[in-house]
Amino acid sequence: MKSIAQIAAELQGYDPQALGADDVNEFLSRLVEPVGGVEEVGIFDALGRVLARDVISPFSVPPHDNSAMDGYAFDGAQLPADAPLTLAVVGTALAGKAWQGTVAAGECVKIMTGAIMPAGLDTVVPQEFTQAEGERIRIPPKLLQRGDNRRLSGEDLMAGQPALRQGERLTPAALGLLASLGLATVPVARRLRVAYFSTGDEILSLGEAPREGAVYDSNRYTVFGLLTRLGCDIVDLGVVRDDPARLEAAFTQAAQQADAIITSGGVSVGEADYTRAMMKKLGDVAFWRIAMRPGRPMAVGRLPAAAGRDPGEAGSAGAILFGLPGNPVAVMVTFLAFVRPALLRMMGARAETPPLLRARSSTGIRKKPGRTEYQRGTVSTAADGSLQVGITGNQGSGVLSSMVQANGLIVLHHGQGSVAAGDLVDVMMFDGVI
Ligand SMILES: Nc1nc2c(c(=O)[nH]1)N[C@H]1C(S)=C(S)[C@@H](COP(=O)(O)OP(=O)(O)OC[C@H]3O[C@@H](n4cnc5c(N)ncnc54)[C@H](O)[C@@H]3O)O[C@H]1N2
Ligand code: MOO
Repeated sequence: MKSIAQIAAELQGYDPQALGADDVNEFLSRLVEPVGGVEEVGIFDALGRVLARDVISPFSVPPHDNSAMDGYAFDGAQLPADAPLTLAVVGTALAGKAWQGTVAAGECVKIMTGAIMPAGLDTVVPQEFTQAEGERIRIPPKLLQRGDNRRLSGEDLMAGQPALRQGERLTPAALGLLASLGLATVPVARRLRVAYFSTGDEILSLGEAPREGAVYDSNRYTVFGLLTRLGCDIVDLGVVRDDPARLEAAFTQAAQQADAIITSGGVSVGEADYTRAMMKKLGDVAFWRIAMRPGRPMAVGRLPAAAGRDPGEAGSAGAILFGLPGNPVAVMVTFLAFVRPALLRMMGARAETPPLLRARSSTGIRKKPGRTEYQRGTVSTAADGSLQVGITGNQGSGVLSSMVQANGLIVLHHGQGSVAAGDLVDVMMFDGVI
């Protein structure tokens, strides 16, 4: 396990006072490791979980060649180039009840979708393309090619091949695939346990009476939502006052039970910076200024493992600390840009950078090169069918209403300058991410 100083020494040009967003992710990818621990869960409990081992297909899917249509199966070698083909119907193959007989030249078998192809037959003509002539059917010319409407054994999965890879987050399609292999349970990484609290004397818990200069805690609720979407086990430690003893107790309690700790507030250079001082006292912590907006100050580090934890248990390897800035939108942006990928890595998920979408900016946006900026925006379809994105009003880093209206973040990259109306910009869509 590397210390903050060791990782800093490995990185070229590491300057904690001016880190680029990419540098932050590079640093975090060296700091955090998969926490380990596997549990077997039922398929209904597996959605969104991270697969802990490859799943090998025990048999081929589909297990046999079968028909893709309701119709008639025959040997496609008999198809004449441009004359009709007439065949005698000698039996019926149903899904789940195979036809066992033999089929000679000039014969066919009535077959249903999903039924096993009788031996020697490789082509199916859909019922509606045929004309019945007593016990015979007539297939018009130039309609079919040999092999049409037949699904091959193993065309979905071959026996012995990996059907799903370790590190995948299980999607609805993956649940269906597991079921198609007859698997009722699946090995997944244990849930990551994340503790969080908000800090600040001015922060009111819900239920407290409003008072001058105080604001209701919103960060715990956005963090709760973001962590829930990631499938974490969450430990809510409430609001902690700017008081060294209470902060120490909160950090200690968090480190005893969690793989990661998320705090908000108290990481800048203000007067009541007890949070910062306590992080320094208790752990191996770096304080950064990141070249980004919103979300400039951030603390990252590790608190030592609590005594008596069994290996593999939450907190047994120490807790990774993410000290996020206090401003509510800065919390969400730093979470999406840095915390989310780091937590996914700790969960054992394969690197998963959400693809950015390109949309035409409906307005000009002023931007200085040399920092990454995230603007709240709404992507919609323009009259000509192309994608456009507009900014959702006040972009102050404390303004949550413009975040609520947004369906994505416009990402203006480090080296990028101002954007003119009509320019293409990158957007990180929220759907599937938060
Ligand atoms: N001289 C400087 N001042 C500031 C700098 C700086 O670089 N130099 N950075 C600014 C930026 S950017 C941010 S972000 C904040 C971060 O400071 P802190 O992490 O110490 O956060 P606080 O001062 O505690 O709070 C900032 C702001 O957010 C509100 N807040 C805090 N927690 C919550 C919560 N749980 N729910 C709702 N709102 C919360 C708090 O009331 C403040 O308004 O520092 C700037 N200053
Ligand atoms: O950049 Mo601070 O983190 O906006 O509000």
